[in-house]
This record gives sequence, C-alpha cells and structure tokens, in this order.
Amino acid sequence: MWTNLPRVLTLVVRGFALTLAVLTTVVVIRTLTFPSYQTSPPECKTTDPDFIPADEERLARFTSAIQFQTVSYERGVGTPQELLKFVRFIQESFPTIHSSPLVRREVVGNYSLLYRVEGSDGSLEPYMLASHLDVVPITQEASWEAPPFSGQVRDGYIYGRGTIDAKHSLMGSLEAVEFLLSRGHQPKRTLYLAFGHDEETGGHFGAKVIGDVLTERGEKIAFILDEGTPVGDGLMPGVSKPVAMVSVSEKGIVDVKLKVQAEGGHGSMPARKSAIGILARAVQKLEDNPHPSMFGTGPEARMLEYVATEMTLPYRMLASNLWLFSPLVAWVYAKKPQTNAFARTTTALTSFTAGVKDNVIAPEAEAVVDHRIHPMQTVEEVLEFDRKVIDDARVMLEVKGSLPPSPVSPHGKDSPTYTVLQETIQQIFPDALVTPTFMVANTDTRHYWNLSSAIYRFNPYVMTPSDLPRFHGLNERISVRNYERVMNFYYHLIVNMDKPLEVKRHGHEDEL
Ligand SMILES: CCCCCCCC/C=C\CCCCCCCC(=O)NCC(=O)O
Ligand SMILES: [Zn+2]
Ligand SMILES: [Zn+2]
Repeated sequence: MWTNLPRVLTLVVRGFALTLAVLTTVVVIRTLTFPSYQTSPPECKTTDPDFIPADEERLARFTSAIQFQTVSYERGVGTPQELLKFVRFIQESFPTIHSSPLVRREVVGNYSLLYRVEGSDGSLEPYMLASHLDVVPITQEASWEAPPFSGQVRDGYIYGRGTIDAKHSLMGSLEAVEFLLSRGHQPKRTLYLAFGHDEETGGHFGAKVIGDVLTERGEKIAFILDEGTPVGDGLMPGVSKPVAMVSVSEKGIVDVKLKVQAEGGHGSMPARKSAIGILARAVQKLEDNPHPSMFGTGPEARMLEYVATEMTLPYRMLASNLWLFSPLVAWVYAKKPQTNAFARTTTALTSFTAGVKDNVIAPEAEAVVDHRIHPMQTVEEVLEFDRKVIDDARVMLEVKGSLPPSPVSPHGKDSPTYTVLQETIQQIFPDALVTPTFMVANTDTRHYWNLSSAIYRFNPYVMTPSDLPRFHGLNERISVRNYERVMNFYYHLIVNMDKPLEVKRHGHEDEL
C-alpha cells in the first residue's frame, strides 16, 4: 500500500490544482463580466428654472421647525403641546398647500398629519411620502456645539435634534409640494404626505392610525417612501463613489427585558450572589456571544452586487463572487458597527437599572436588550439564542415589543418603482451609485405593510462615517447643501411620478 503513496499524493495534488484552476477561472470570468445596475439620467442643476434653492426664507422655516421640542420619551409619553405648536407652525408656513382646493389635510390620532394632494389622473395609483414630527431626547446637552433645539446655522450646517431624523424630510417634502402648487402645477398622480407624531416610540398612536384610516378607506398605494438609509460617502468598503442605499426591507426588532430577583437587605451583610451580579453576567454573555453572521443570505448580498462593477479590484472580485467569498466579506463587515449591522442580528444593551441606595442591596435588577433582527431570521430564533447564551434560570426574559423583519420590496431593473427612485436619486446625486439594501433601524412603515408591497426607506442626503454617531446622538446636523438636495429630490420625485411607471419585461411594457 505504501508503494502507492506517491501515486495517491500525485492524484490529490493534481485534483487540488485542477479545482483551484477551475475556481480561479470562474472567479476571474465573473469579475470581468459581472453586470452593471447603474443608470445615468439628466442631472438636476442649480441653474434649472425649477431648482428649489435653500434660500433665507426656506432656511428660516427649517430652523424654526427644529426649535419645536417635539420629543418622544416612551410609548404614549411625548410632548403634546410642542406637537400642537409645531402642527400650527406647519399650517402657517405653507399657505399655498393649506389653501389649495387640491389638498385635503387631516389630523389623525390627535397629532399626526395626513395630506392628500389630488392628482389630475385618477386612474394612477397614489403614492406616499412619509416622515415624522417627533424627535428623540437630548443627551449630554452641554457637549453640543450649538444648542440642540436652536436650529443654529454654523459653517454651512444647521444644528439641532431632528435635522437628519427626520424634520429634513418632513419640511423638505412640504417645501417641494408648496413650490409645485405655487407654480400652478397639479400633479397627475395623487400623493399622500404622512407625518406620524410618535415614530421614535414605535408609531403606535400616529402612523398606525394613519395606516388604519387608509386601510379602512380601501386605499392601495403604488409605493411608499419614508426615512431610511442615506447616500453614503465612504460608508461602504471598497467603493470610492457615494452610494445611495435604498432600503427595500427593514430589520425586525425585539426589545427584551431581562430581570433578576434575589436576596435584598443591608449592604453590610451581602449574600454570595446579588441580583446585580447575576444580571451583569447575563448581559456580558450576550455581548460576548453575538448572533451568528447571516451575511450573504439576504438583501445585503444584493447591496454589494449592485455596485460590484464600481469597486476597487480586490472588492470587485469579492462582490462578484459572493458564492465563494461570503465568509471573508462577512469577516470584514463584522469589524465596524455600521457594517456589522448588515451582517447579523445586532445586540445592544440599552438600559440597566438596579438599586436605590449605596447601603441597600438591590432585591432586583433589570436590563433591556435592543435586538435588530436580520431579514433572514425570526423573533423566535433570536429569543431562543439569547436563552441558550444566558443559560441561567434566575434570569427572566420578557419581550417588551417585537416586530418581524419586513417583506422585501421590488427592486432592480424589473421594478418600475425602484427604477423611478433610482433615476430621481441620480438626478440629484449624479456621481452616486444606487443600490438596494435594508434598514438597520426601524421606521413608521411597519404600519403600512398592507397598504403597499413597494415600500422604500431612503434619506436623500450625503452621509460620511463621522455623521453616523449623530443619529440620536451628539451634534445632529445637516448641511445647507444637503437640505437643498432634500427639497429638490422630493420635487423631482413628484415630477417623475407623473410619468407612467414603465418597465421593459421581455419586450413588453407594464404600466402602473
Ligand atoms: C455596508 C454599508 C454600510 C453603510 C452604513 C449605513 C448605516 C445606516 C445609516 C443610517 C441609518 C438610518 C437611520 C435613519 C432612520 C432612523 C429611524 C429611527 O430612528 N427609528 C427608530 C428606531 O429604529 O429605533
Ligand atoms: Zn426617524
Ligand atoms: Zn430616530
């Protein structure tokens, strides 16, 4: 048998060499022939007669909007008086909208707003532009470069809570409609503007009621656009151009309360184990054991493939051959919070409460874990994984709220709604690539799933890595140039939505 060893080894080496040669050939061919998904429509120029400038008047309206402290604290706990003042401010700020016979305005759920702008062609399905009136609370106020509710303009930026989440899209879409109507233009396709007042606490009293009202009326919506992923500049590894990321689905969410009850008493006579200690070990286990990578199983793979031809060579080879390199790309994506969020269900420990006094042993401790669920996982799978990792019967798990990952909306060349979005984006951001992805955070669209199968989440502004921590964080701001793009994006989307939504499928044209 040993005399055959050289022969066996030769066969093994030859087999390995052949396999490597075949794999290399396939990788090279796919890299060189991978399709492009990009288009290049005519650019919107600041010199166009219908360009909307971020002039003094419009900037003043936006900075005033930021000054309303419409904070949502927790489900059902907000700032009603600020919301009422903000709603009244909106009414006063857009006189053409609020006096037009084409516009029906409704206050829904006490504070949310639903506008219907009647189109001239009733045969076209209406669409919806969504945003929200509320903002998250402020933290570390003293560390802001400008007062968080000032709307102060500094070095070309407007500072304030809500500037990128999401009063930019609320005011930007209203400015676009005001501009259109003030020029005597009636859109062909009816559109809704839907502004919830409690998006930051789940939209249960705002967007949910808007969704219910439209459902009861039997309304069917061609497509819905809400806040979402931005035009990332320097956000996607391997791509030098800006990438407009259109979220065609949204991660699920499950907020889990962990609770431990143990012996309380005097601080001078502690038991071996405390509620705080037991819970601290449990949350440490969750942090040390991230949920498994799902990279390559969901829309995140499309996100790379749609820009593969525009990537630098090593990344282009990887993105064109995810069938082989998914594990390697998953490893790269796990390195940063903003890319890791696309690879797996994330685990964020967002609160830990225990104890009332230095010399009193806390009889109970509570923590909350905020999971954002990858589109290819379920709420149940996430909870089961947590239980296995914690593996401690003293730790009780209670689901505070949950939402499964959203359905995936149509995208690509075969989708007329995705195509109109892509072309509008490229009019405003001519040097940007457009790619489908999924929202790592959640939006009011969770309440609109039955209204439309074409739901997109996209923020029409350019974001760099240094901007990411500003979401819900310190020094939230938007550049004046970006705010100007926001207004013009919505204007061109409305204009483009007046054209028939067509797609060439095998030589036929389907019209929505
Ligand atoms: C692989 C490419 C990496 C790109 C990194 C982009 C990360 C995503 C950028 C922005 C996130 C969008 C957030 C805007 C909407 C936030 C809505 C919100 O706050 N909802 C409430 C909640 O989710 O709790
Ligand atoms: Zn938001
Ligand atoms: Zn938010």
